Amino acid sequence: MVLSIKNLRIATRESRLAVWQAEYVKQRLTSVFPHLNVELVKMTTKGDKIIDRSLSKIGGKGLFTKELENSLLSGECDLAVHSLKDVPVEMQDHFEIACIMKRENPMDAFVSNVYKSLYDLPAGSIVGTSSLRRESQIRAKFPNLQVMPLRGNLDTRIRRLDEGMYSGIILAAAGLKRLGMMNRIKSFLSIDESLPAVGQGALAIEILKNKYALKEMLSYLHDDETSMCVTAERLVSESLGGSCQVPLAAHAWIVHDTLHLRGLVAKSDGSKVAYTECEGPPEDYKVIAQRVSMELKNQGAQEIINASLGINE
Ligand SMILES: NCc1[nH]cc(CCC(=O)O)c1CC(=O)O
Repeated sequence: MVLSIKNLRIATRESRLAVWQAEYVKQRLTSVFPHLNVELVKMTTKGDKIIDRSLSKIGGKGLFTKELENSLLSGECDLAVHSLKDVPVEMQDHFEIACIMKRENPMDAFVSNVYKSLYDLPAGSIVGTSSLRRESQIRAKFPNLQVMPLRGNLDTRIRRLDEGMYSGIILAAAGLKRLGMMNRIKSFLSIDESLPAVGQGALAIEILKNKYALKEMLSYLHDDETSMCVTAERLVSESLGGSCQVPLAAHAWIVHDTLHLRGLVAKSDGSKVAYTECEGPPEDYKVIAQRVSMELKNQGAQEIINASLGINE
């Protein structure tokens, strides 16, 4: 059945990172299925067009995914490659995530031309990030620093740093690694300093439902451990109504056959933090996610989220 598929069109955003990721999927697919003819179809999303506001202020779901999904619906493309972090936890009925690939480094990274880490920054220094999650965690740990908005794709953000507007900026290590810019990283933020975003570092391949042959083909690129971890993270987000408008973080990892899941909800000024960690056998990832969600709710996470949604309206 799989061999009956001869041509595939991959929907991707146009940014250098997105194209790298789509090319990577193409390369992985053609190494397993050498007869395949794979073509990239590049498109711009709403999230790429609006770069003068933070994602939390633009609002709406699927800012980086909707146009790609439309190309699946119209039949123009067969699969869409996304950073899982950009895929809303609640998906429309027509679509499914057919495959989650092995995760790249999930941490946040500190990038600066002068300083080694957030600890080295003099009081009042300006740190660039537009993510409420990063902002609230930095404010909680480093109340003397100023956090200022920084939007745009990876290259744009690095350029803004080089123009001298920020003492340092925070970016996902995975994106920098993929684009060969690891040398720009001065240090990694530990999960105590900045708990990563739900799904950070993982790639997801989205297709229309009921495409059995295509799904079977993509199963060769699927990574079970990553899938259990990121699914646990996404369940926490779903249970708390997470989105770009909410300073929520959840991160899971597996060591010695134990899945650890940590969740955090913070006020964007860093003042109040609900925070917990649970662990168990990896196959119990759903139960572990439920326990983390419950505990966060017990610590008042829902109130913090509702308040932050109110502020951003
Ligand atoms: N927010 C945009 C975005 N979406 C995915 C990544 C990085 C790659 C990944 O997490 O897989 C980034 C850049 C960043 O947050 O610095």
